Amino acid sequence: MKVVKFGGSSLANGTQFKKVANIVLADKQRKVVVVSAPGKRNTDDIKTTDLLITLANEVIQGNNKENALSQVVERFADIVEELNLDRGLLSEIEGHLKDLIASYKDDPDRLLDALKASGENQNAKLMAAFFNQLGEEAHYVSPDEAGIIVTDEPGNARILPEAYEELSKLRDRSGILVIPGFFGYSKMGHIVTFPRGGSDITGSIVAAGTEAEVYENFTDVDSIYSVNPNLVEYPKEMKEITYREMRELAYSGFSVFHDEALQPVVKKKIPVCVKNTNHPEAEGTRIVSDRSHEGLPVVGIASDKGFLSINLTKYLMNREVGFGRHLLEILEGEGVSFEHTPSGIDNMSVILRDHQLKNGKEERILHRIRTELSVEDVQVERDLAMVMVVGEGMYQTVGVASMATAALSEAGVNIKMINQGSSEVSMMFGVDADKADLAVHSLYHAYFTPVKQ
Ligand SMILES: Nc1ncnc2c1ncn2[C@@H]1O[C@H](COP(=O)(O)OP(=O)(O)O)[C@@H](O)[C@H]1O
Ligand SMILES: N[C@@H](CC(=O)OP(=O)(O)O)C(=O)O
Repeated sequence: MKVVKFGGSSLANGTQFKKVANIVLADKQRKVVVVSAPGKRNTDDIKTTDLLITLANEVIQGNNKENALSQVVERFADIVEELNLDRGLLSEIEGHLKDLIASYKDDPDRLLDALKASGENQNAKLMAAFFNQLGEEAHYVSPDEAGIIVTDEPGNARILPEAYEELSKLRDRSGILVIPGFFGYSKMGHIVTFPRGGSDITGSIVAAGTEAEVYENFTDVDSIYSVNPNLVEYPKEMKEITYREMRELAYSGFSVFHDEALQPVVKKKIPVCVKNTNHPEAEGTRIVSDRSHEGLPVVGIASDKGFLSINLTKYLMNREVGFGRHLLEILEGEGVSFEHTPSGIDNMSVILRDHQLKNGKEERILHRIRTELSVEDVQVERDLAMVMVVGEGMYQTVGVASMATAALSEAGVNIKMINQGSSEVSMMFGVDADKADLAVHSLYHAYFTPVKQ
């Protein structure tokens, strides 16, 4: 049995729905289908999830919501009309959105989550209806019915361990099961969404719960490439990578697969296959627990912006027991997580995602660092990017790091920090954000010879 997830680009309009149906029906093993909300139909289009966020904000701010509401309904109408589905489905969608607004209008967090989730929820109903129209037995299964029980953190749900037992029962059901991605239900019965891009997470949870033979993740590219295809022409395709490599690359900017979507499948060693809805014959990329390390030591180069570094200096810091703990406790007190902590004998840096330091948090953290840690100096370095060189084979190969530093220096990219060694599969370089693309280019060309396809 296979679990198949289709991303927003695969379900952007009726034509895409037909491709999805063909793919599912071409293989009887494709039993559980997880869907995203309709994505962009062209580069200037807006994803349905973003239209729903606008709708929620209009309601929260007390503005007229009619335009935002009709834009959402319009996206579904486009699909219903092209597929000639029952138009009654559209009134149901509009009624459902209005009910959510009425129920949650005084609770902004819940309203936002419930509206965001409705993009996937309604799309799953349309997908099931389309299979039925084609004469196939298919059922819409809500995350509630499937057993996707999650923590109660709006926009940041995490699966609860007890969900998996309930999910295993899906195997015994007849027909194709269409489950909306991106959200679950808390124990209190609230709709709670995963982070953005979270339908990948639903697919992985369902694959793990049903012990699927494979989790197929259909998107709009033939494979995962060694570098973001929007940055480099003719990037190298990856045929097979490990969970660990993918986790590092997804975390560092390979948006093709959500970094949090690996954990459920890793435990059960279920392979993930990333494939193209628009070109299903292409082999795709397999993400697996082990692979042969023959060939290039580096498999991919990724980068992500939006970081800052808090740099502290204090003479004899290395002798001060509990210094690091105290620093991290200050961050914890403000609910701030950290990404890396490069350190020396008299200095320590903490690298954070900068969006976390809003609403006075930065000032409070710096104040506490100055007063409670008695540091000689504390500086905030902004607009940083983390560039990641990833590959399981790197640590058995001499000269991988020197190739990177030589390439960056030749390109004129100043390395602000290096973190090598704490992970066995990656090497991290901190650079100015405006040099990130240049850094990725130079590293890619150092490790790979671009092939014109
Ligand atoms: N290394 C990479 N390999 C392939 N695609 C990548 C990579 N890095 C970023 N991407 C982007 O990820 C996109 C697919 O992810 P996403 O837009 O979330 O798809 P979906 O709509 O299927 O969820 C690709 O179109 C591509 O632009
Ligand atoms: N629709 C949600 C969840 C998702 O995973 O979407 P996509 O499969 O289009 O990345 C979002 O935009 O965040």
